[in-house]
Parts: sequence; structure tokens; C-alpha cells
Amino acid sequence: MKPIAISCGEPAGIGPEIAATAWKRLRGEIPLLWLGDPRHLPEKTRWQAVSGASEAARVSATALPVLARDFGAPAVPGRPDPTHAQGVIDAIRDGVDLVRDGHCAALCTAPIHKAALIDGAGFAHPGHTEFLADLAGVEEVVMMLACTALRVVPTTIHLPLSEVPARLTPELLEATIRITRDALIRDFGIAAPRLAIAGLNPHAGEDGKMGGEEIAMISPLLDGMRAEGFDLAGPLSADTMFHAAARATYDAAICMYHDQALIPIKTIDFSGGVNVTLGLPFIRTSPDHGTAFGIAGKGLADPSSMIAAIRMAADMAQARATR
Ligand SMILES: NC(=O)C1=CN([C@@H]2O[C@H](COP(=O)(O)OP(=O)(O)OC[C@H]3O[C@@H](n4cnc5c(N)ncnc54)[C@H](O)[C@@H]3O)[C@@H](O)[C@H]2O)C=CC1
Ligand SMILES: NCC(=O)COP(=O)(O)O
Repeated sequence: MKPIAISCGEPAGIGPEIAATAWKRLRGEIPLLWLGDPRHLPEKTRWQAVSGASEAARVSATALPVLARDFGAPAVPGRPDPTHAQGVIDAIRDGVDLVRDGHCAALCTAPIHKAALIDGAGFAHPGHTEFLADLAGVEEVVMMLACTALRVVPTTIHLPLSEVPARLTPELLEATIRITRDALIRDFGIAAPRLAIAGLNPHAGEDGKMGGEEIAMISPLLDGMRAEGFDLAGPLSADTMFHAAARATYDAAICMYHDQALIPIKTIDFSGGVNVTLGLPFIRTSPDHGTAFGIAGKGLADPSSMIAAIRMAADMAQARATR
């Protein structure tokens, strides 16, 4: 198979070390191509500079293939350096180009420190999700986090909580539901996806006594989409839709804002969760965690989520190739 491109992420975080460990565990199984400055990899990493994806596919069983960029300076674990910011952004761009041009099967991004990119390079996006949508020229994309026990989707993503109600429009919620359902069918092999939709307010608004968005917007939209054949439950109380028996009734939970979606999944399975962007013209996954500055460079980082993200990218690519 073609390699999975891995963008380096924040060099002062755990991204380089979990990519190196993931290569050790996956070599011989999934070819990789790491994009970044090789000085930022752990010292003992067995890596090899390559000129592109086909060379990466050949060497990946014996060394971590690296498409090298010079970021100008080594990294100090835990201390992001603003001079690295442009290199971090360029590595993501390289990954997108490799995947869009058909050289790599998918892109798996290591975590970035958003503030460092904003301060160091004027990065205009709150995260990969929005940046990748911009690079792909796509209006609407969806963030989904998935583990064995749960899939969650935040309808609004990287927003201050105070801005959520105004940004939560029927158009956005409808697009989120449609993109999620299409992806569950296409990439996750679920023929008739069941979606559970959270309310915004406590007790899903308690019949309008604790907020009006459910009655005014969410319920009418869901009714209209049910008439079209969508299998939708809700709006549901967010506090009671994530226990095991409730999870068994749906394939993905559509939530109204970031923490409503991410707290349950990171609580249930922090090490196995994968962040996947739906609605892009290419495959992108990522570990569910961030840069973990406190443990960077200490050999303590758990590579499980990165490995799960690479495996999911490879599985999605395989599924698309065989259809
Ligand atoms: N996809 C991305 O680029 C993401 C980037 N971030 C960024 O990461 C930075 C730090 O965010 P935080 O909220 O502190 O979350 P974090 O996930 O970096 O850390 C939260 C806690 O989990 C631990 N942890 C995280 N990953 C671990 C691993 N693989 N093994 C062992 N322990 C691990 C950390 O040591 C810390 O105690 C922020 O700048 C945030 O924006 C956060 C999430 C995703
Ligand atoms: N909390 C999830 C997160 O911040 C990941 O964002 P993105 O960089 O994948 O858009």
C-alpha cells in the first residue's frame, strides 16, 4: 500500500516521539512517511531521508522514512519555539499535497500547539480541521472522534462557549448530520447509521423551561430529516446519552459543542480515541490528544492513540481502494 503521511506537529511536544514509536510497532505492516525536521525525532530513532512516497514505501520496513525540512533549530521538549511555526504548517501542507496527488494513502497529523502557530506564523485557523477544509476548498467539514465504544461529533468546534448558540444554525446542524451519515456508510461500513442528537441545554431544554434551541431549531430540523429517511434520536439530554446502554442504541452522537462531545470519549478511552475529519476529499486522522508538553522528551508518551489513528487511516484507505 501507499504510505500514510505523518505531519510532525509541534516539535516541542510528544508528536515526534509517538511517531517514532508508532513506526517501530507498525513497520512491515503499514508504510509511513514522516514530514518534518529529523533533528526533532528522538536521538535513537532509526530514520532515513527519502525523496518521496515511493522511496518511503520501499524503506519503511527498515527505517522511518523522512521527507526532511529544515526548521532552523533543534527543539526543546516542553518549550515551543515560534521559529518552528512555519515549518509545522508547511509539513501539514506537504502532507495534503502528497495525499491529494495520490502519492500517499492518507494524512495522519501529530498534535500542534495552536497558540505557537498563531504567535510564530500568524496561523489563521483554530485547528487542523479548519485549516484542512481551507486547503481543500471545502465549506463544511466535520470533526469526529472515534473509539471502539463510541463515536462523537461536535457540531460547533473550536469556539468560545459564549459564541455557540449564535453559531449553532439549522444549516450547520443539517450539514453535520448529512456529512456524518455519509461517512459512516462510506468509511465505516454502517449501512443504515443511527444517530443520536444531543440537546444544547440541560435536560435538552426541559420542554422550553431551560432554553429554547431544542424547540425552536433542533426538533423541527430532526423531524424534517426523519421524513427524508434519516434514523435520528433526539434531541436528547447530553448527560444521560453516553452510558453503556445508551451508547448501544446509536452509531454516532452528534453533539452541539466541543466539550459536550470530547469529554465523554476522552473519559471512556483516552488512549484509543482517534480524531478523523469527515467531508474532506482525502483521508485525515489524528490522535485524540494534544502536545502533552509536561511529558515531552521523557519517554512517557503513550503511542496508542497515534497507532490507532494510523491504523484507522490505513483501514479507510483500504476500504476506499477496494470499493
Ligand atoms: N490535533 C491537535 O493538534 C490537538 C492539539 N491540542 C493542543 O495540545 C495542547 C495541549 O493541550 P491539552 O489540553 O493540555 O491536552 P493534552 O492532550 O496535550 O494533555 C492532557 C493530559 O494528557 C496527557 N497526555 C496527552 N497525551 C498523552 C499521551 N500520548 N501519553 C500519555 N499522556 C498523555 C498530558 O500529559 C496531560 O496530562 C494545546 O495547545 C492544544 O490546542 C489538543 C488536542 C488535539
Ligand atoms: N480538541 C480537539 C482538537 O483540538 C483537535 O483539533 P484539530 O487540530 O484536529 O482540528
